[in-house]
Amino acid sequence: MKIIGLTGGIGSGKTTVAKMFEELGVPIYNSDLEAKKLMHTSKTIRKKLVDLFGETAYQEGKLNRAYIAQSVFNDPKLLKRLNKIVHPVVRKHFVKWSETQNAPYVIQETALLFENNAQGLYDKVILVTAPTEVRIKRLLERDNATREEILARMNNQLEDSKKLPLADYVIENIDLEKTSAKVDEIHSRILDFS
Ligand SMILES: CC(C)(COP(=O)(O)OP(=O)(O)OC[C@H]1O[C@@H](n2cnc3c(N)ncnc32)[C@H](O)[C@@H]1O)[C@@H](O)C(=O)NCCC(=O)NCCS
Ligand SMILES: Nc1ncnc2c1ncn2[C@@H]1O[C@H](COP(=O)(O)OP(=O)(O)OP(=O)(O)O)[C@@H](O)[C@H]1O
Repeated sequence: MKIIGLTGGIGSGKTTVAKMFEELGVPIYNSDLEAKKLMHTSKTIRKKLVDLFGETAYQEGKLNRAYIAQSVFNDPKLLKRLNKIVHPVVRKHFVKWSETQNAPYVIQETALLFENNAQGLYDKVILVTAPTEVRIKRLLERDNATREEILARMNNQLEDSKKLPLADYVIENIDLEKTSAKVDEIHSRILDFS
């Protein structure tokens, strides 16, 4: 079974593209979602997060996402420490999950792939792109976030110009029909290569 990475900056449309692959029968691992589940369920992560952020890291037993986001996205050192706690656990969880899947290939959707220099862990990497202003507009519409909050996250991610040369397949996600056609094409190419 092949392991494919699907990445792209915030608001590029990773989840939208992942859903298109899912409709083609491809098992998808959504790292953002699974990371948050693990931050909720793993006692080890909980303890480390409370050590790092204090008791406010959890509120009524639930991960205090707003507080953690506000703390880390303007503090690269703190973000690095958070990443160091969460990413290895997510990686292990993904590997275990992939071993239970029965398909020609699976996709790990993750915002931080080239940032973590993780391209070597995948057979192929798909990069989703869209112009920065388009991404900001989408996020302003989707989330209850300010432009500054969005830019703070973007500033902790690599620019597309750095990621483009590292990707095997690129999907410029502007027109959804074109994106869907590109997904079909990449799906065939992944099934074909050995
Ligand atoms: C700070 C947290 C609690 C905020 O949660 P929230 O629900 O607001 O955002 P969510 O996790 O859904 O992420 C949305 C987007 O933000 C960006 N983002 C998230 N984490 C990071 C990060 N560590 N570095 C840069 N960008 C990030 C990505 O583009 C991601 O797709 C959460 O993002 C987090 O715990 N991040 C650190 C762990 C991590 O890297 N998770 C993502 C993949 S493993
Ligand atoms: N081609 C498109 N045309 C119009 N809207 C789109 C397009 N692609 C995605 N969107 C919308 O833009 C928003 C962001 O898309 P999506 O959630 O797929 O991005 P993402 O890269 O997964 O974001 P994040 O990094 O925050 O997880 C969503 O509301 C989605 O419906």
